[in-house]
This record gives sequence, structure tokens and C-alpha cells, in this order.
Amino acid sequence: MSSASTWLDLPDDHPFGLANLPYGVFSTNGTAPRVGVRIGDWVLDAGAVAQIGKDAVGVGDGPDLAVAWANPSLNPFLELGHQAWTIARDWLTEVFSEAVHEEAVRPHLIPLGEVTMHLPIAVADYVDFYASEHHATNVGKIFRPNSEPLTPNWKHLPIGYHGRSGTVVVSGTDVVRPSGQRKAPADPAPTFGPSRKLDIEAELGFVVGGSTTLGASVDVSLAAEQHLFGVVLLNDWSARDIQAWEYVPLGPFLGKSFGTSISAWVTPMAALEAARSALPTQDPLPLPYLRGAADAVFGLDIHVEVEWNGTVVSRPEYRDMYWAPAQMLAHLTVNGASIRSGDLFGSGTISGAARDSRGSFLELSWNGTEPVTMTDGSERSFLEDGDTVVLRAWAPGPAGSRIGLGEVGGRILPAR
Ligand SMILES: O=C(O)/C=C/C(=O)CC(=O)CC(=O)O
Ligand SMILES: [Ca+2]
Ligand SMILES: [Mg+2]
Repeated sequence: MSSASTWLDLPDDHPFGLANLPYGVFSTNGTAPRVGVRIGDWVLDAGAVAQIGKDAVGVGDGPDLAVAWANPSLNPFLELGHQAWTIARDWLTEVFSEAVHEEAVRPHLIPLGEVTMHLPIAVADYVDFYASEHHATNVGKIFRPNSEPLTPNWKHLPIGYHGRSGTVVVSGTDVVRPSGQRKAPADPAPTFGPSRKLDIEAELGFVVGGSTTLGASVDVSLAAEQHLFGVVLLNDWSARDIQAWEYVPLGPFLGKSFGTSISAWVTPMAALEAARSALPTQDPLPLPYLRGAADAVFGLDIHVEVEWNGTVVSRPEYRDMYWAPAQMLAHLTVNGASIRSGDLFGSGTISGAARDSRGSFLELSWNGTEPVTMTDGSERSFLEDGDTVVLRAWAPGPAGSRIGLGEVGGRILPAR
């Protein structure tokens, strides 16, 4: 369904038009958080409309969306599975397209400015990958100057680690500067204190729906169609001084677990069909369990923008990523690890070849040796207390339209 017009007064080129319809969890002064769908600068109380409209607006015998959407997270809706997601999207498209529904639906549209947005999913397991060749190469050069930048496994498997799901927060949540052990190579011993190299990582987060049983794997050719529900913008805040000292040999730990921010709106994969892109050539060819046809193993043409205290300092391009989301999910389950609705995996930092497309300040400032110049002339390498970072993104939609991915923002508070 790609009917471009709606009875709502909405310009055709609105980034939150009929072709987008992202899901989130909202409340209005004191009411219970529940699922909402964004259209234009409105939020539809989706469950309320599904309830009154069970017959009138035609959701009839399908999945009980009214019940699923009455919850304070998207998880019950995710658990209904990919066929229900399609039914829901077709139904929402009809509700907003056909003038006959206007009278029933309009009372359940709330201006965006009047809602509080909440974390959209109860995050089950959180995994973070490392899928950008440019990022991995840059970090390798900075952290391991005497080794090959890409480790020997990098082009054979999407490297990842399990993160801390309980500290994933919604856009707008302040982040307290973490304290921990810091030791630069030249320091004789570690010291304890607030991180002096607090950083960001601009990533996409993939929201997983449906579940598998222990021992089963998700086939790479079915991963996107059956289990990738949608996409959030994700900022994997990273304390580089803590990380550089602690990560050998088990990987990131306290340098990243203090907080990860995601956007309030989850863009359905169905809204990103026009944004699918070919992957860069994978050479060497990955093992068979990571191979699939182009309609299953694809990249995404998503344009990201990193704004630091009001200055846009970088514009990473997601289509530059080496590994496909379907390959990441297939790899994450190839050992028989099960998945659950509400699982979240990060793509890894999105960095391109050019300096102004790097997705972390570690890379942009080359570990503090090449500071970034802000529009007011000041220089920055890492985050200072009170700094604000906002990631934004958009993707091409049908017929020249744009799909807005919303934003994820956060401000740094001083260490406790
Ligand atoms: O190469 C390393 O030792 C560490 C790299 C990271 O910090 C990156 C990480 O979190 C994965 C990513 O965002 O690409
Ligand atoms: Ca990361
Ligand atoms: Mg983090």
C-alpha cells in the first residue's frame, strides 16, 4: 500500500507521512503509557482506535491489536509476529487514507507537543556489532598502533559483544559522566576518577520481533523478513579511557554499559523498502550461513547527521556498512542462542572514508590530536559536562519522498 494521500492536512513531502508510520510509546499528562503511531506532527492513540474500530475500521478478525497496543512497550505487538505487523500497517494506512474514517479517528490524534515519549521497547537482550570497516580500521589504528588495524576474523564474521539492556534509555534522558579506572599506556598505574574521554557512537539499532527456541538458528534468508521489525537511532556512549584499559582480552565492559540512548520512534522495516541498498563487495566470500540473496541480505541507504552543541560535525552514510543486518542476526543465533521480542542489536559505529563522515569523536578528533572546530570557533575533542549530542537521520521513501527516522538526543551531566 503506497497511497500517498491522507485526509489529514499533511504536505506530501512530510518526513512522517503515510509511507512512514513509526511506532512509539507515549503518555499524556498522567495517563498510562501506550503504543502510538506518528503521522505528521501528531500521535495516534493506536490502541484506542483499534478498540472502537474493531468492526467500523475493519481490523475485525485479525490479531488483537487493541490489546497489544494497550501496553507500555511494543513487545506484545512484536510478539504477534511479522504477519500481524503487515496487517497492522495496512490497517493504519487505510485508516489514514479513507475519508470515511476521519470522524472516528480524529479525536485520537494528539499533537506531538502534548505527549511524553517513553522507551519504546522493554529491551530483552542487547548486542552491539562492529560492522563498519572504516570505523574498525580507525579504532584499530588508534587503540592498537602496532598491529594490523583489522583483526584476522573481521571479514569472516560480524564481530559483536553482549551489552547491558537495562541501561538502554530513551532520547532526551540525561547521561551522567561515568567514573572508572583510567590508564594511558605511559601511566605507571591506573587511577580512578571521571572519564576524560567521553565519546559517542552513531549507530542504527535493529528491533527484533518474534522468538525462537533454544538450539534453533535464524536463517540469513529469513532473518529480515521474519524477525527485523524496525530501526531506531542509537547512541552508544563510550568512555574511551576506561575502555582502552579494561577491554583486553574480553571486550567492552564498563566503558559502555553506563548508558545507551535510542530514539523514541521505531521506523518499521516496511517503511524502508525504497532505502534498501546493495552491500559493499564482501571479499573473501563469507561462510554459507552468512550468504543470501540480495532481497534478504541488504544494506540501507540512510543518511545520518551528528549534531554536537548545535554544530553538525559529521554526516555518516549507513550504506557504507560492510555487514548486513540479516547477517548480524544470523550470526548472533548460529550457535543456537534463542531470540526474544524486544531484543535490540546495534550496527556498530557508522563511519565512512571521509573525515566528516566519522561516527565517533575518537575518530573525528583522532584521539584528541585533531580537535573539531565548532561554528562558534571553539574546539572540542571529547564531551564536556553540559554538552548535548543529537543524531538525526532520513531515508529515501517511495516516489521521491523522505522517511524521517526522528532523532536521539542526550546531555552530559557531571560525574557523581
Ligand atoms: O576496536 C575496539 O577495541 C573497540 C571498538 C569499539 O568501541 C566499537 C564498538 O562499540 C562497536 C562499534 O560501535 O562499532
Ligand atoms: Ca558501539
Ligand atoms: Mg553504550
